[in-house]
Amino acid sequence: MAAPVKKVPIHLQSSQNRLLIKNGKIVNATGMQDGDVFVEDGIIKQIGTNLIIPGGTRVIDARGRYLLPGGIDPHVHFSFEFMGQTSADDFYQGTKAAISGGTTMIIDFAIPKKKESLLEQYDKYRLMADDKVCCDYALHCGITWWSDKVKQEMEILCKERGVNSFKAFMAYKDDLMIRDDELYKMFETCRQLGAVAMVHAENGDIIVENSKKLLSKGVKGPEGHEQSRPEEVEAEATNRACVIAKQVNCPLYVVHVMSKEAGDVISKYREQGWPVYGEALAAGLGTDGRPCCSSNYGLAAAHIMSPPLRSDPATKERLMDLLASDGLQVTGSDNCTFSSKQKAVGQNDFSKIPNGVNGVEDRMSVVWEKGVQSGKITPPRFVEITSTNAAKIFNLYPSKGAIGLGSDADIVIWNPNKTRVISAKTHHQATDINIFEGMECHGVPEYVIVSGRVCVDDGELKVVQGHGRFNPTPLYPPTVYDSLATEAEKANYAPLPDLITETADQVSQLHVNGSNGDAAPISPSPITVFSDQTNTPTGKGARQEGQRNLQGSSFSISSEVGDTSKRSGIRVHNPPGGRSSGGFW
Ligand SMILES: NC(=O)NCCC(=O)O
Ligand SMILES: [Zn+2]
Ligand SMILES: [Zn+2]
Repeated sequence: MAAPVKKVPIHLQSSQNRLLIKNGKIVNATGMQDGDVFVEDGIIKQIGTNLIIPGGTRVIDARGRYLLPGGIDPHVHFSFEFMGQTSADDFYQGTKAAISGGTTMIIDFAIPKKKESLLEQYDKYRLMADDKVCCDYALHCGITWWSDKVKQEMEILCKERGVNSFKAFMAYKDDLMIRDDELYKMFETCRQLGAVAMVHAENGDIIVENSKKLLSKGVKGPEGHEQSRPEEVEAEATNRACVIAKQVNCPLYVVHVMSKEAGDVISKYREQGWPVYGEALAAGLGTDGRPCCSSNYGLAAAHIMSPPLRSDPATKERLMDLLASDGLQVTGSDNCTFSSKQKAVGQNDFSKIPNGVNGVEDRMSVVWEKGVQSGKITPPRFVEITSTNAAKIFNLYPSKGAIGLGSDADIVIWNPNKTRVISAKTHHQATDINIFEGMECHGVPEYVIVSGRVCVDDGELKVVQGHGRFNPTPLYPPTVYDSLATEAEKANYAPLPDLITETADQVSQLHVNGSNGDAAPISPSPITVFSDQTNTPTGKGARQEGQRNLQGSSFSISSEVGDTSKRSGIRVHNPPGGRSSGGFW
C-alpha cells in the first residue's frame, strides 16, 4: 500500500520562486545601502526595509555580507576549436564553474574559420549552448575574413539574432587574423550597425617572423612565447586598432589587455575623449608570465596565452591601477582551458602550444583580492568592473549588472571575511592545472542566485543544466554610442533608464497606480520599474517580459539538481524602439 501523502498547509509551503535576502549591504556601481531584497519569479521586486512579503517565502540572512550583482564575464571560450584542439570546458562545465565563483552570466564568441559562414557558426554555438548553460549567456561573433557576405551576415546577426558585438583578430596569422583594410571595413560596418567592435590587438606578422627566428636559434620551449610577442607588439597593434577605429568614427573595445604599454595606449585615447574600452583579465591581474620559464613543461604551458602573461611581475599591479583609475573598465577571464595532454602538443615548438588559460571560476575572487582586499578599489568599483560596465557596454543594463527594481535576480551573497585557497584539486573546471594554484583569496560567494534560483546554497553547488537562457544584446548601447551617435541614430535606441533602489515605501508609491498610497499587494506578474517614466510596457526601452521563445528549450538536470523549476527560452533586454522581439532569436 502506498504511504499516505502528508499534506502541508498551503501557508507553510515554501515557494521555490520567492526569496527574501535580509540584512545585507547592497552594493551597486553607484554606491552601497543596507537593506533587504525580495525576489519573485527571477526578478528583483522589492528593495528596502520593512518589506511586505508573502508567506512561504524562503529567507536568507545576509548580515555581515555584501549583496553584489552577479558577475558578468564578457570573455570566455567554451568548446572552442582552436589551434587543433577543442577547449576543455564546455557550456555546462564552464557555466557551472562560473557560478561557483559568483559569475551569473558569460559571453562567448562564435568564431568561424576563414570562408565559413558567421550565421552557421552562430547556430552551432546556440545548439551547443542552449541546453547546457547553467546561467544566462550571450554571444559575440568573430570576424576572421572579409567579403560582402560577411557584411550581410553581420547585419542579420545584429538585427535578427541578438548579437551586437564582433571581435577581430590582429594575430594568429593564416588562421583568424585579418588585415588592416579588412579591419577598417569591419569597424565601418560596426559603426553603421551600431554594434560594438572588439579587437585582439597584437601584430601577427611580427609574431610569425620572431617565432621563426627563435625556433631556428633553438628556442623551442614555452619561454619563447613571450619573446616572440613582447609588450610593444601588443601596444603597436592596440594603437593601430584605435587609429583605424577613429578613421571610421567607431567605438572600440580592446579585449585581454595584458601589458602596461597597451593599457597606457587605451588610457591615452580615453583621455582624449574617445570611446575606447579596455578589458583586463583575471590571469593578468592574479599571476604573471614567470612560470612560462619553468623547467616543468606542464606548468609553463598552462600559462601560455595570447597576448602573453608578462614576465614583469609589476604588470599585474599596473593593470589593477588602471582599473582603479578608469584607464581600463572591464574584467573578463578569456577562459579557454586545455588539459595538460592537450598542451603537450607544443612540447617541441612553443608556437604550437594551444593558447588559453582558466579564469571563469576564479575571476571574482582574484579581482576582489587584488582590488578590494589590497585597498586599490572600493566594493562599488569592484561591481562596476566585474559586472555593471560589461552590462552597459553590451546593452544588458539594468536587467543585468545591477541590484535594482526590475533587474534580473542575479545576486551574489559575498562574505568578505572568509577566505579560500584556489586549487585544481577543488575547482570545477575541466583542467588539471589552475594558474592561480595556492592563491589565498578573501571573499567567498556563500550564495549565488541565478535568475532567482539559489545555485550556490550556503557553499553547496546546485546548478541545473539548461537553467540559463540566451540573452539578445540590442544595438546602439547608449554607454558606447552616446558621444558618437547622430540625433537620427539616437532615435534608434532607447536611453538607459536609471537604476532604482528605493525603499519599500517608495516602491509601493510607484505601484499603487493612483490608489490611496497603501502598500501595494505583491503582484504575481513581473514589476517593471524604471526611473524613465516615459517607458511603458510597450514603449521604447520597455522590458519585454513574457516574450520568451520556447522553441528549442529542452531542459536537463545535472547530478547536483536542487529543484525541477523550469526556465526556458530567451531574454529580451530593452530592445531598441520599434524592434519586435518577434521570436526570431
Ligand atoms: N587568448 C588566448 O590565448 N586564447 C583564446 C583565444 C583568444 O582570445 O585570443
Ligand atoms: Zn584574443
Ligand atoms: Zn579570448
